[in-house]
Amino acid sequence: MSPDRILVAGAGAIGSFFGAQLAAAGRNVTFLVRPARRAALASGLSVDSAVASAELAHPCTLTAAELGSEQPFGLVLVACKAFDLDAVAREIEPVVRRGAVVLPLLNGMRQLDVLDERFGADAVAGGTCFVSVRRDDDGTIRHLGGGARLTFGARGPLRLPVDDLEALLTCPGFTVHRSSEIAAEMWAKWVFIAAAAGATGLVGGSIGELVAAGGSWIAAQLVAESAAIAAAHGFPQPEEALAVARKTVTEPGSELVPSLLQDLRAGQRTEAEHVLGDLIARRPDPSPGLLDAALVRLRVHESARSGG
Ligand SMILES: NC(=O)C1=CN([C@@H]2O[C@H](COP(=O)(O)OP(=O)(O)OC[C@H]3O[C@@H](n4cnc5c(N)ncnc54)[C@H](OP(=O)(O)O)[C@@H]3O)[C@@H](O)[C@H]2O)C=CC1
Ligand SMILES: CC(C)(CO)C(=O)C(=O)O
Repeated sequence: MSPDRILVAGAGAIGSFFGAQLAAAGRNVTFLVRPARRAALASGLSVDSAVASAELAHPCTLTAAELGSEQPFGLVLVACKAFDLDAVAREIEPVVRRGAVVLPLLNGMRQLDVLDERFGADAVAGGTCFVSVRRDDDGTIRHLGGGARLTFGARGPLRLPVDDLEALLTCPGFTVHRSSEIAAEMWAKWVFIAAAAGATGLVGGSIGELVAAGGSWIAAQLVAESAAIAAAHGFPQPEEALAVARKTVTEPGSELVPSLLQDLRAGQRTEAEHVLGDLIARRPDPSPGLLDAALVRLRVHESARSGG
């Protein structure tokens, strides 16, 4: 294995942002792409950020068909949407079979089940990220503000030493946090994103628009519903963390547009089932609440997209 080679599976907003930061810092980064993305990246990859702009003139890309004959990788950063995860997991299988560790950056938790089942838990690290990015129509990766943080950790025995993983990921473009409680970190992010994406998806506006229209209570109630599910799974949210989540999703004037709302506004498929549906499915109490209302709203969108 070459522990210093990184494969970034998915060159969308998140994969491009983190991949470009790592490449700009001198890491050996390759993007796993489909043919249309490869063609678009042939003219370069540009990250526009107030704090971490990056330009790659010639990003290295591979398609799935080319992966099998490649030199080994040490790490695969998985940065696709949840509904593409099965396909991506199939594509990276040759790389993982040759020794790479997989670090998924998706929101939610189900990605761990999918990847553990295919590769074994010792091949899969836990991970989550806080950064607001989108890919513009011209391919530019736009950092929409705030910082950029990647949190990772081993959930048990991991085939690559966590020190090596930390060394590989540490670079100037974002903060890396190595956590010994990665499952708790992932649940905390899930609580936050379910509330932020659920509230903004339900009303179709940014956090600032929701608050201005009198909807703070919706976001606050979604934090409470999501936190109750996390607690039922052994991850009670500390009061300070809940206060931060509530403040963020009820901030007057906030321009926060969660990626799920970006997709909704663009008429794209959303991660509703992964971010909200899977959370609801884990709720011990079957009584519906605002999480369910948000999911229904998003299912109507999905149904309209696919022609009813
Ligand atoms: N955007 C954000 O600010 C944040 C997003 N997240 C989470 O990160 C994850 C990724 O989101 P985001 O980056 O926004 O999503 P994007 O839609 O921007 O990017 C997903 C990428 O995955 C690629 N992809 C899908 N299937 C394959 C495949 N089989 N082979 C190769 N590439 C593939 C897509 O390729 P193609 O270009 O060909 O369509 C696309 O470029 C989600 O779970 C999201 O919730 C977390 C924090 C913040
Ligand atoms: C809210 C945010 C930007 C935090 O990282 C996020 O996770 C998303 O938009 O999906």
